[in-house]
Amino acid sequence: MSQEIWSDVLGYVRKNITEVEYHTWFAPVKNLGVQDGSLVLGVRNSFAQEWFRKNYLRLLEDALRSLGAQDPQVSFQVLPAAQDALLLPSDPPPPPSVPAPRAPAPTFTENRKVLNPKYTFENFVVGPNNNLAHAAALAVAESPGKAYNPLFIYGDVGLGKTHLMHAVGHYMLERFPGKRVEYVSTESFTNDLINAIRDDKMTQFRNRYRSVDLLLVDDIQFLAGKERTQEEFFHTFNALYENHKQIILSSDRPPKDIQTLEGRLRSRFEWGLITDIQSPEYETRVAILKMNAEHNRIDIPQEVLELIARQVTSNIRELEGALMRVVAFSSLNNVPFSRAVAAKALSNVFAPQEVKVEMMDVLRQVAAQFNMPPDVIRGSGRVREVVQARQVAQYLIRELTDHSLPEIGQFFGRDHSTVMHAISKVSEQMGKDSELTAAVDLLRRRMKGQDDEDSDA
Ligand SMILES: Nc1ncnc2c1ncn2[C@@H]1O[C@H](COP(=O)(O)OP(=O)(O)OP(=O)(O)O)[C@@H](O)[C@H]1O
Repeated sequence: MSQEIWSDVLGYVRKNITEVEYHTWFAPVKNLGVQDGSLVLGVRNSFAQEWFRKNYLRLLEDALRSLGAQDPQVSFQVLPAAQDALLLPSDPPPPPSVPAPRAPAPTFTENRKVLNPKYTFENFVVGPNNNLAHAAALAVAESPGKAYNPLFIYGDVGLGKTHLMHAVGHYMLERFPGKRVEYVSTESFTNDLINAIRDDKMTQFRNRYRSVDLLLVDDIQFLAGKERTQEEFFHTFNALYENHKQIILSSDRPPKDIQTLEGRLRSRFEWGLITDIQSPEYETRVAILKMNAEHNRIDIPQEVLELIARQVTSNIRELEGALMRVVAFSSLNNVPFSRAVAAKALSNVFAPQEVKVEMMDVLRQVAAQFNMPPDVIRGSGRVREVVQARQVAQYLIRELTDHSLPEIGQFFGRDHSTVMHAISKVSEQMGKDSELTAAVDLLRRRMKGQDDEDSDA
């Protein structure tokens, strides 16, 4: 996840400096992760370290602030291999305006590179919103060119159309590594066509698109109004179709709603199966977040995922972005995950949510503060530290939630009189024991989402 923080920081930085500066200074920097709330960056030599401190510290802090860091911290480390006497960053800046050489058409072995490795069937959470599209994609993957051709998937932005298309590509390449899979956005198809016409390379263009086993075309609605591209795509389509090659198209709307699409193309798009993806339901959103967290090895409590899933309802890309924001916020401010922290991290982007504190929240926060597992606190251990943590948890639950004494007792597997005793014990110790008082105060602020700067008490 720290890699995601770093790429967001780089994105911010890049918008605020020149390309030459960026390539000179930022491209060689190594992200060393977030430690105790501080973003640690590896630089090549002490000169670079000084230069960063003098010239870019502010910018980096602003970048972290934009990700939710309240008190952004950046530190630099000179990377061991570079502790030579170099006084200047060793990568010369690239000439600013030399156009990149045009990539040659992908070869068989390059097939997989154009597919996003994350977009597989295994990583696709199936819910009522997408099960038909998923089943159709799977059927096509199993019998390409036979089940449904073309497969036309439509739905709003960020709902998984591209993911499903790539999943078919991965599936096919896994089973038949020699097959040719081509994934292209309608925009790139159009640009390729324009370049081919300009460079007099129509034969190569046609060979490239007409010799594939699986053609995936994203955002086909952009064919609207482009007559020459429609004409060329029509012939590509026919060539593939006649040879029983599979075609999958995605769009933000069904073929009948794509304006100025030639009738002969529209009818071809309707030959196979048209299926849609809707916005995911709450349970599917939670499952997607859970899978994402697991993939990134982030241990984040279920109730925090639930809060994020309630907040972002319609677009999965935004849902993933929200998770990332919460993770960045908590690591950059060095505070453990909680619903209050998540609500705060998201409050700049989404309408603020009233967060009702729940028993589990309190237990987890107390566990983090006292450095012991939640189950130990709820267990039957009689060690002094454990008993104290248990009493603090019961005290704070009583204060911060509407639960009754018997309910709290039940949560801890005890009766209400034990909870009463715990509450009076903590009240009595507060004021006498300054360490305990500070811990309870900090926990209380954290749970109410008021814990900003003072997080290391
Ligand atoms: N069912 C799902 N399970 C897991 N992740 C999903 C699911 N659906 C979408 N995603 C994730 O959501 C993000 C957006 O998905 P994708 O790019 O496929 O959307 P799209 O519908 O093609 O959007 P656009 O119209 O903007 O191209 C991706 O990171 C994708 O992995």
